Amino acid sequence: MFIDLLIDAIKEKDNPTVVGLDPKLDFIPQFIKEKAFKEHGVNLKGAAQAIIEFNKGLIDALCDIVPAVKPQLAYYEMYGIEGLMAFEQTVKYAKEKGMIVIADGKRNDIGTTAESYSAGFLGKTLISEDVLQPVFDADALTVNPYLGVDGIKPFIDDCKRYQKGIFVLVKTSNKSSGQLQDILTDKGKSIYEIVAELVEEWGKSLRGKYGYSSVGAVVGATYPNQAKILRKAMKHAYILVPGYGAQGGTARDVAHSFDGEGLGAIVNASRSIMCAYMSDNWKDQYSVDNYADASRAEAIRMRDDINAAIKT
Ligand SMILES: O=C(O)c1cc(=O)[nH]c(=O)n1[C@@H]1O[C@H](COP(=O)(O)O)[C@@H](O)[C@H]1O
Repeated sequence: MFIDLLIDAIKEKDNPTVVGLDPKLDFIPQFIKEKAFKEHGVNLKGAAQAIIEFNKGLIDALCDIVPAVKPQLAYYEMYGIEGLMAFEQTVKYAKEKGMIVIADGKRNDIGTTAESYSAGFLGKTLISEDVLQPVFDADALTVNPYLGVDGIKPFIDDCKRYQKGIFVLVKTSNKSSGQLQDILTDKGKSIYEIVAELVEEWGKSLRGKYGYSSVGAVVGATYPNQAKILRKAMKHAYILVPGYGAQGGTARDVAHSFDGEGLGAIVNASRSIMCAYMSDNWKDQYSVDNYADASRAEAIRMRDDINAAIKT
């Protein structure tokens, strides 16, 4: 079951974090881009090759200490087919290195279209009566709840069939998330609280050995007060917490999403890890050639920072 594998990996590495692989070209060291452009041209293919090199360097440097990666689809789709091939190779490489892959696509649509999204990212695509083909084959996917249960059920069915997971957007980290998510309904609860109740219900049949479900939730680090409410409201949902680091979320903020045992949440950081080699914290210690070592140092700092906050 996905959630048990995720929790086992977090426990084994004593690290409740996930590294976001959102490889904007600006973040990629010049020497990687120059090599890729020389070999493949200054075009989409060259860009995608640079992304693959960059990601592989990060994965090699992180795979023994970080349990999971979260590639966000937008940063691959913007390079078209070549970018999607880079996404596919990134997923494959991370899995080969023993990491859990959470594809961040925030997908959803009407049921029949959600089935197709689910087949591509989590399940298998039907080619002929007896041929079912896995496609991107991530371990989990972020999904959007705003179409209701018929848009979520296809993902849940594939979670059951193929041991996968989903993280449902509940309270997002961005500035305007309250514009819709904080609206008070006539039940006296906000929309994010209603979504939290649905997440609990949707995840009932996918609970594993730790009591958590493979249907998880996304709650931004930038909303610690709401995180307190949501941790109580979704006792069985594992919480993916983006917004630590570059968006200003701190270890104290994310601590609210954890339970008393130090479980219940996994905290994402993308830019602060990928761009560690350019940051004030690390740029004097690591040259651009050692970008991956700087990312490793920042990943260790983040792990220790969060562990200190949740274990006190
Ligand atoms: O689903 C997400 O991962 C997500 C939800 C959310 O509420 N806020 C949020 O920032 N994210 C993603 O988390 C990552 C945050 O990146 P950094 O701000 O660079 O650490 C990006 O990939 C975002 O798309």
